[in-house]
Order: sequence, then C-alpha cells, then structure tokens
Amino acid sequence: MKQLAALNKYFLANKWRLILGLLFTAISIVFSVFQPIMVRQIFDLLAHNLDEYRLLSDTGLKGAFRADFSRVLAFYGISILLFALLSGFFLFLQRQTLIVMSRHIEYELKNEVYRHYQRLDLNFFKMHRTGDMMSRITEDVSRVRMYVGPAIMYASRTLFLIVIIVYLMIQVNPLLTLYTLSPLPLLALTIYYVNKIIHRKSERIQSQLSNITSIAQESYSGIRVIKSYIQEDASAAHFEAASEAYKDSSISLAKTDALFQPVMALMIGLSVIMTVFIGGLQVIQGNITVGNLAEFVIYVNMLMFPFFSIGMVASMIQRAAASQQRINEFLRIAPDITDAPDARTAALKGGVQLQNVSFTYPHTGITAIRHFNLRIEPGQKVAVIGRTGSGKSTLAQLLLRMYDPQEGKVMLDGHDIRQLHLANVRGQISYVPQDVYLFSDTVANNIRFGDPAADLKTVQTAARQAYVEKDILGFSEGFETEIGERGVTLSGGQKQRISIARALIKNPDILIFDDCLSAVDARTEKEIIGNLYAYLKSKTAIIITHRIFSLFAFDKIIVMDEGRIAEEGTHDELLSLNGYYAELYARQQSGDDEGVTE
Ligand SMILES: Nc1ncnc2c1ncn2[C@@H]1O[C@H](COP(=O)(O)OP(=O)(O)OP(=O)(O)O)[C@@H](O)[C@H]1O
Repeated sequence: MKQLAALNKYFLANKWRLILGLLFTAISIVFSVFQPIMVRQIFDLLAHNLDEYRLLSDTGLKGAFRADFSRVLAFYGISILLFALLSGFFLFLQRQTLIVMSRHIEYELKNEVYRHYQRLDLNFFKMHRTGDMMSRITEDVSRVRMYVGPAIMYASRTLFLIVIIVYLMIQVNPLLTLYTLSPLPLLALTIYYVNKIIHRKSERIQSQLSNITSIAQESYSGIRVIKSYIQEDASAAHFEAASEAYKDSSISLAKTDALFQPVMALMIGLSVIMTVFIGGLQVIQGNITVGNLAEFVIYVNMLMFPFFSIGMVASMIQRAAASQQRINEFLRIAPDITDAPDARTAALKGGVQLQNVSFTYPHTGITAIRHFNLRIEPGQKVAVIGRTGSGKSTLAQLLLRMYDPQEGKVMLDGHDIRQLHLANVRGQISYVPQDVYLFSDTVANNIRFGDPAADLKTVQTAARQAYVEKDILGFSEGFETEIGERGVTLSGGQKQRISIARALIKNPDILIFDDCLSAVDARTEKEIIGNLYAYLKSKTAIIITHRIFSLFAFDKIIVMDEGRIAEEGTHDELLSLNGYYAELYARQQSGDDEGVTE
C-alpha cells in the first residue's frame, strides 16, 4: 500500500475538502441513528400505554387519551422524517466534497503524468508501447480515483457507522450484539472475494474489448489491402472469433453478478432471523424491551451496507495500489536529457561543430555515429548524403539534443550543447523530419505550430516559400481546411511541404531538412529549392538527402557511410574523388536512379 503514499500530496492540497467531507459524513451518521432510537421509544410507548388504554375503555377518557397518543405518534413520525432529511442533506454535502475532491485529484494526477511524459526522452517513447502509456494515464488514473474518492467516502462512513451503532447496541445488550453481528464479517469476506472474481472477469472483458476495437480499427485503415487481396471473409472471421471470446466472458460475468444479489439477501436474512430469534428470547426473559428488538432489527439493516462496503473498499484499495504502482514506475523515470545546473542561454549565429562524436542507441546497442568530426560555419549550406542506415538522421537527432553522444562533443557557436538550455537549442533550430507528422487541426494551425503567434499573412508567406500555397488555396476552405481523420486527405508531397512551411515560419538560424523532399516530383522540388535558396541566404542549413541537388551551391557535401564521413567536399571536388558521390551522380545522370535535380 506504500505506493499510495504518492497521493498524500494531493490530499494535502485538498485538505479542506477532505476535512469537511469527513465532518459531513459524521454529522449525517449522527442524524441517521436517531431513527432506530425513536422507533424503540414508539414501540415501548405503545406497549406501555396499550394496557392503560384498555383500562380506560369503559370511561369517557378513552377519546381524549387516543387524541393525546396520536399527537405523540405524529411528533415521532415528523421527527423521524426531519432527521432522515437532515441525514440525507449531509450525505449530499459529503458527496459534494469527497467525490468532488476525487475529481480534482484525478485531474491533477492526469496532468502530472502527461507533463512527465512530455519531459521524457525519445528513448522512453521507443521503449514503451503507446497503448501502455495511454492506459496508465486513463484507466490507471481512474482506478486511483476510486481510492481517493469513493473508497475514502465508504470507508469513513463504514467506520463511523460501525463505531456508533455497535456502541449503541452494546448499551442495550452485549450478548444480543454478539449474535447479531456474527454473520457480518462473513458477509464482508464474501463480498471481498466475489468482488475480486468480478474484477478479474471485468479486466478480461476490458482487454477483449480493446482487442476487438483494434481489430476493427486495423481493418478500416487497411481496407484497401484487405479488398485487393480478397480477404474480407478472413477478416470477418478474425473479428468474429474475437467477438465470441468477448461474449463468453460477458456471459460468465453475468452469472457471477447474478449470484451476488441472492448471496447478499441470504446474509442479511440470516442476521435478521438471528436478531429476532435471540432477541425474542431476551424479551421473554425480560432482559430487553420489544422496542429494543425493533431498534436492533433497524441497526442490523443499517450495518449491512457498511459491512458490504468493507469488502468493496478493500478490493478498490488493492486495485488502486496496483495502478498507482504502475503510474509511479513511469513518474520515477527521470529524463537523461535535461538542462545542466549551470546551463546558459546564447543567441546562436549558426556555427555547428562535432568533435570526435560517437553515438550508440542505448536500447538496441546499434552504433550509428562513429568518431565523427564536422565543422559548419554560420550561414553555410551543407548536404548530407549516404546509403540508408548510414546515420544521417541520427546526426540530426544529436544536433537537436534528442540524445547525448557517449563520446565527443556537439558544439553550437563554440558552446557545448550540454551547457546550453534545451529550450534555447531547440528554439533556434528548425527540423523537418523524414516522417512528417501533422496534427488533426487546420492547415494554418499546423503551419503555425512553428510560431503560435504568427498571423495569417505570415502563415501564407511560409506556405508560399514551401511551394504549397497553391495546393492549400485549392482546398475547399483554404488555410482553414481541417487535416486528419475527419478532414482532407493530403498527398505525401503536400504533407512534406506543409511540414517545411512549419519549419520556415519559426525563422530560426539553423535548419535541418531530413530527406523531406522525397515525395515531391522533380519540378516541385526545383521550385522549393529555388525558394529555399533565397530564404536560407543568411542561415545555416543541413540538408539530408538521397538525391544530388546540383543546382544548389552547397558549401560542403558530406557522404556518410556506417556512421563515418566517407567523402567530404564541394560538388566538383567529390566528383573528382570518383567515389560513392561520383557513382551516385553518374547513376542519376544515366537515369538508373532518380534524376538529378537541375
Ligand atoms: N531510434 C532508434 N533506435 C535504435 N536504433 C536506431 C534508431 N534510429 C536509427 N537507428 C539505427 O541507427 C542506424 C542509423 O540510422 P539512421 O536513421 O540515422 O540512418 P539514415 O542514414 O538516416 O537512414 P535513412 O536514409 O534510411 O533514413 C541504423 O542502423 C538504424 O537501424
């Protein structure tokens, strides 16, 4: 249960709601125990006065006696109603404080987990499944809420009720109390175990349901492949099998649920019978009054739910502890890439230097960069070419400080990148990734992601520079067109260019384009490069590519191979080397490969 201690800070932050909630619970219970006491008084009054009433039957006082007695009964009736209303009112306030508190804690915990995810390194996201991360922030947080709200509410109610009622019962007759309460622990235990079985079955149903959802989702996304391979029937059979497993589990849960109520009723019945039987004997022996017996029967009924909830609360707490442990597991992971204690902020001009850098991906052990040295002066344009898997994208990740190299230094304008604030580094570099990602939002907002304060005119200019404005104006709602599942479907080339516009609008000093023109045709590519040439005039640009852009006068071209620089120089210098670059150029010229962009 120590996992749940992590939630104490939230209780502290919500202490007034908690204190008031507990106070309202106590008040509500005090009002509720008046009812059995008054019932006892009515019964005793009745028993006592009935004989007197019979004696008066021949006198004229009978009518007056009845009227008086009716008034007393009415007084009791109204009082019971009043106390029930007051108890109900405080019960309402109890829920308004404790359940509201649990919703606040749920909100704060969810935000804490989300904020933590945002701070974690890329490595964390590579090592954990998205579904796992999502379930910890949704289902696990919901289970924890059951502890911080309902479990506390039921537990405090149970505790107060049991203490007060058992005290009152003992006052009347300790022996009868013992007999009456004896079946109740059994009830709590039964509920606990039945609840565990129900929970286990519900969990299975939940995972089968998510399996069904993902099968359906995959088949909708891959419908073109399914149809073209005529796999509709196989796909339906796959879905049916998953549905059947879900149906069987649901029926099994319904059976357990159906048993639950009768078992409860049996236990309650047993307690009441025991009370009436033993209590009746006690009345005959003159140890207690008939009123006490009636009072006891009400107490037993009042104790049923608290004992029932002991089992429920115990399993709620167990589940919450398991969930909180899963949440803590992630919250305890600290990002490796953080600001150094003495981190500084610098206005970068665009100088980039890598000194003997070696980098191995921590979770796979693949060495992607080996003893790498490179110097780029501010304002230089550099092309990075190389076979697939040669480490080009990894180089970009190191410049953005998504990872720290195990050896060597990455420097920006002479500052070790680890000595600069992370936000300072990433704020001055624009990166266009290889696998473009656009959010489900409007085109304009997707571009604005690079500069949230940008007005429409600036957005339009960036789109024009990325040579995508014409395409956007062709959409039904122009820049306000929604992208994503429910919006317009963009071509790969359009996505790439919107992603470039997003990088340009940021207006940084250093830009890294990671093979981001692979999906556009040669003519469009030429236009973009023409536009970029003007835009990049005073900026440092690193263009990772598989194609040779001979139009673009790069200050330097590097050819990478297995994480090292294999060739380095200008276009002409590299051609004269007669190496990989010259070979690629020749291949592109002859049309064996994609054409050289000219
Ligand atoms: N996130 C990662 N985790 C583990 N290994 C990785 C990761 N990204 C890349 N690698 C590995 O590092 C090596 C270099 O990959 P990288 O993506 O840098 O190559 P690349 O030259 O950009 O390739 P491409 O031209 O296909 O994009 C490859 O062997 C690759 O499998």
